[in-house]
Amino acid sequence: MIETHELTKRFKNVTAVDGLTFTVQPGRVTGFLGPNGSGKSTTLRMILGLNEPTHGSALIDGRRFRDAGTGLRRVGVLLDAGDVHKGRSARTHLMALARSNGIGKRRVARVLEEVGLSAVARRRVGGYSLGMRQRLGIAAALLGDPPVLIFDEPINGLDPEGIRWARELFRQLAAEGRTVFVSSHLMSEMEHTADHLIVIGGGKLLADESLATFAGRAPAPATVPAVPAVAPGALEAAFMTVTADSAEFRAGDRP
Ligand SMILES: Nc1ncnc2c1ncn2[C@@H]1O[C@H](COP(=O)(O)OP(=O)(O)OP(=O)(O)O)[C@@H](O)[C@H]1O
Repeated sequence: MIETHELTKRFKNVTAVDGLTFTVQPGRVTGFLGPNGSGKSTTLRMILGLNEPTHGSALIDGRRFRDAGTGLRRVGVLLDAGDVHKGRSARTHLMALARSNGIGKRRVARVLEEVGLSAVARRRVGGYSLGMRQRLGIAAALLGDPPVLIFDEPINGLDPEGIRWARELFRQLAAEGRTVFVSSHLMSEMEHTADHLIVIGGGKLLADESLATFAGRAPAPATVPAVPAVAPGALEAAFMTVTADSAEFRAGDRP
């Protein structure tokens, strides 16, 4: 569980996060939404002890992140997929993380397989596409098999197969009883992934409710010329069929 209480961050004259109090419950996917610049990354950075709150607190399973010690076994994080030494291979990167967290080699092979990077695991990360780096970031988050997972904009750069895989992964992780907190500025993405939403704007809490309740706030549809109707998911399914033999990365099964 993640709990924030009156969490606030001021940078000189900018109040990036303004008195946020919310709880992220285990067993469901919680989407963290807000427009660009609304304070999502700053909130996540405070939860992870990377920014010191000006006021208030953030706890993960009752403790401050910094006070926990057990690292990747406690919380899995994808914050910035670019934050990897470009000269290292994915395998070397994960091996180093595993070693410093007391995690065995076999787990590295397992998560590489799960995110679909086994075949390119020995290539330098510098040559990876953004989507491949996102997959590597997700692999790092899964490495310690943690009860709490935090993903900041995990869908960025993923292809449709990757997006579908990531959605299913988040839902499975939640079904396993884990706390799954996923930030995005794309409402449409959360529609397929989240059970619950925390929505912020200008650093303030705007909504903390189920997806269904939030959807009920929609005004009556505007009268704009309609695009010809396409069944839900049909475009994505068509894309997957057409590209079935040409996709380079396909995720493996979750054990
Ligand atoms: N280190 C910093 N110094 C000064 N201002 C900052 C700093 N970090 C963030 N801000 C400001 O705080 C506000 C919130 O930024 P933040 O990156 O948390 O938003 P965000 O919701 O994650 O945005 P995005 O969706 O664009 O990633 C913005 O006005 C930003 O300019």
